[in-house]
Amino acid sequence: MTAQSPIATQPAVAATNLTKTYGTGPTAVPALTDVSVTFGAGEFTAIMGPSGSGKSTLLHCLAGLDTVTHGSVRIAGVELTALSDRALTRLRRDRIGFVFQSFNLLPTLTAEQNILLPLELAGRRAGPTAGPDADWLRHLIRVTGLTGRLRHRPAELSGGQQQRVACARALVSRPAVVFADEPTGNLDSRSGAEVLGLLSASVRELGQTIVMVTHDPVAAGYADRVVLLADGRLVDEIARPTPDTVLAAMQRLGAAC
Ligand SMILES: Nc1ncnc2c1ncn2[C@@H]1O[C@H](COP(=O)(O)OP(=O)(O)OP(=O)(O)O)[C@@H](O)[C@H]1O
Repeated sequence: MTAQSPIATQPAVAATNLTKTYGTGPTAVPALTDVSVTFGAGEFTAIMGPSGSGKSTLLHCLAGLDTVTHGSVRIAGVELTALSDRALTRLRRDRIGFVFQSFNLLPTLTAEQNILLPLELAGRRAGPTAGPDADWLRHLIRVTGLTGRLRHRPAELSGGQQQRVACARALVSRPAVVFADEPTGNLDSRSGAEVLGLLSASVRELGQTIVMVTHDPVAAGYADRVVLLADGRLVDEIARPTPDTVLAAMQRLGAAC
């Protein structure tokens, strides 16, 4: 199995002068102000900041789930703000993976069917024993530690296992980027560590690009880099973060961790 090339010719994700204001007139809420940031291919980045600082808004704007008021967002060189709704939907389906706090698995499908859903929706075929992507799928299932759980439905899996299924589903189409919004927010610390280990393995072993919102300095310690928001602005960056350096930076921002 070959991972994607670590040699990046362009960032996987780039936001330039991104501004997002909710509402208009006297009730307008400035959620993001003039944010410029890039996320390199094969890099694991955590977005942190106090409550209300704009983390989810930034993630949603980067992922094309919300419109921007001003500025530009590019995914693998494609300008999102110039796309029609249909083209944006296709780009989200083909180039972006999502992991949410609440797993969002389909309860009637098995783990394997949930994992394969993005390929089914895109009309592609894959399987553990046949098909052009069989090697990739086998590799992914091994990395996610889900061998032996593939025929189980979500209700028959632990929270950590369900989130690992959600991670495999996000990774299966080899997207340009996986956006994760508080992926460990509903997990105990052991299951959270398993999911974070999986996300960082997907970066090291599969060359995946990941952008993750988290409140947790321990979770951020798995990333290659942390970007910090305060009041809708990018205020700091930490390279090779540890839980201690992240906690200290959050305390400098006056955040309650
Ligand atoms: N749909 C909306 N309409 C109006 N204001 C909104 C909307 N969504 C978010 N906001 C406001 O935008 C700002 C940024 O919110 P956002 O949810 O992005 O912050 P956050 O850092 O993710 O917060 P938290 O850590 O509490 O989840 C806040 O002031 C919030 O109240």
